[in-house]
Amino acid sequence: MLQLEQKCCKTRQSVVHRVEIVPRVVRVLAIEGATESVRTNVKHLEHVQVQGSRGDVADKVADVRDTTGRSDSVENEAEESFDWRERAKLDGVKAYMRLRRVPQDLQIKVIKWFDYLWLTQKCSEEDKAINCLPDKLKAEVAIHVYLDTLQKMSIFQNTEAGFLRELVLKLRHVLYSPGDYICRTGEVGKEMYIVNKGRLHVVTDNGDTVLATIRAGSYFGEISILNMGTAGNRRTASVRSVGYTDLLVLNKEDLLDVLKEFPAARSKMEEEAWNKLEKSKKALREKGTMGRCQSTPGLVESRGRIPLENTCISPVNTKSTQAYSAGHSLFSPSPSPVTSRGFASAGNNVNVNNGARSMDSPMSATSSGHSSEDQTARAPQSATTQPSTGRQSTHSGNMTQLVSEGATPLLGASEALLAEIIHIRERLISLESDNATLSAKVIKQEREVQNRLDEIQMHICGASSTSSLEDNNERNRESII
Ligand SMILES: Nc1ncnc2c1ncn2[C@@H]1O[C@@H]2COP(=O)(O)O[C@H]2[C@H]1O
Repeated sequence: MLQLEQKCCKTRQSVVHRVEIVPRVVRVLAIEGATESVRTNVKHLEHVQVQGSRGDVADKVADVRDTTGRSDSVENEAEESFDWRERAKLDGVKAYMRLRRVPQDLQIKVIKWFDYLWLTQKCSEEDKAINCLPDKLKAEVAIHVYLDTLQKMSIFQNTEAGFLRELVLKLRHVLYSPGDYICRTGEVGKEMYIVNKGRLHVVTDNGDTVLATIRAGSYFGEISILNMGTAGNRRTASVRSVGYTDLLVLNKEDLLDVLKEFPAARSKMEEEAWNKLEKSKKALREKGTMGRCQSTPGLVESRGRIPLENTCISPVNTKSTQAYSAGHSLFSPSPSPVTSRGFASAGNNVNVNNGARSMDSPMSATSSGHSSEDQTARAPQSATTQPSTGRQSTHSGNMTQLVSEGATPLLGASEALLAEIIHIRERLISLESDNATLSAKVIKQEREVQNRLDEIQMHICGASSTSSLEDNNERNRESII
């Protein structure tokens, strides 16, 4: 035993040999029994083994369990081992952050994230831990871990037996920190999320207005994947994590594959998506967020707008307009909402995905080029406040031709023109959005009508084939007679 202790101590100094020695020592201890101090040394050795895969620990656990049946203490050891490995990972990350001079607040955020992992006994790479298993075993483990969550979700109630099992296999696990944006308005939707733990807010562009709260057992991010918003495959809102959230992620392709096989689940999801869009619209209206909100391309608030034909164009001083246009390209893409908001509004947001996704924002080049605040800033007095006497506007395509009768502008000509153009552009976008909403509804109704027609046709075919059968029988009978 003494020899064994010495061996352990030596090994402690020479980590190089630990890999071969630890399992042996554990085995020997398990078989022979050991003093407390030897056990402590062994524990330490296990903890030092920071880079070992989970499988190593599992092996040891299995070994000990096989020979002694003392699973409790082994489980404790496995837990401690887990702690040590995570702590060692944190040490590595800390060293890296110091070396790379990562800002202090970001360092704190990372450390807090590790704290959260410890508290909840989560592994920073949970999914990777079971990647080494063959598919069938992996499926069994995943089902054990996630099925419960999925079964509690209303959307998945009464779904066919195979549906959840297929879904479970495609899920990935991610953790978000407080204040992280999981998705941003206008990004192309590539994933759907199921909330395992935690709470999230659906927010408008600037993050100030909370449109809805998403809780554990719900899901989000499906609207863009199902192309149901007026912005097609773009996110209709931003979603921000309130505290730490534990999400299950499903890729677009995987979701669509599964839904193809289970159309009933798709219909349910579409129905819920409509409800969400309606709810957000209502919330926007109630919160008095006027005008088109950049954050919700799928949600157009038309109340309080002036009709296109009522928009007025102030007289133009051609020179000043040209000068202005040269300096500020009105129709050139404004900065993407994601990029412009960037990480500034996200505060301590460190999610790498968020940064990477920012490029996708559609609004940068098209519809909501300017947020409502931008517009206020650029056009201190909107065109609606201007008198419309003596002026007319004619529209040709997207361009506005100005037919001015020389009325005195209240604003400087260029400012007024700018305000006008922004306003008209906004109105056009709004019309486009309305149009898209209606188109989506029409498509949905068309599909329903088509389904119904198919049913009726089937029914008629069935009936006619029965009646023709009867006719035949009748004729046969007659011929026999
Ligand atoms: N009112 C709402 N309630 C709950 N979730 C919403 C609401 N509005 C939008 N969402 C979710 O926020 C998601 C943002 O990305 P998607 O548009 O892909 O899908 C959206 C919905 O899943």
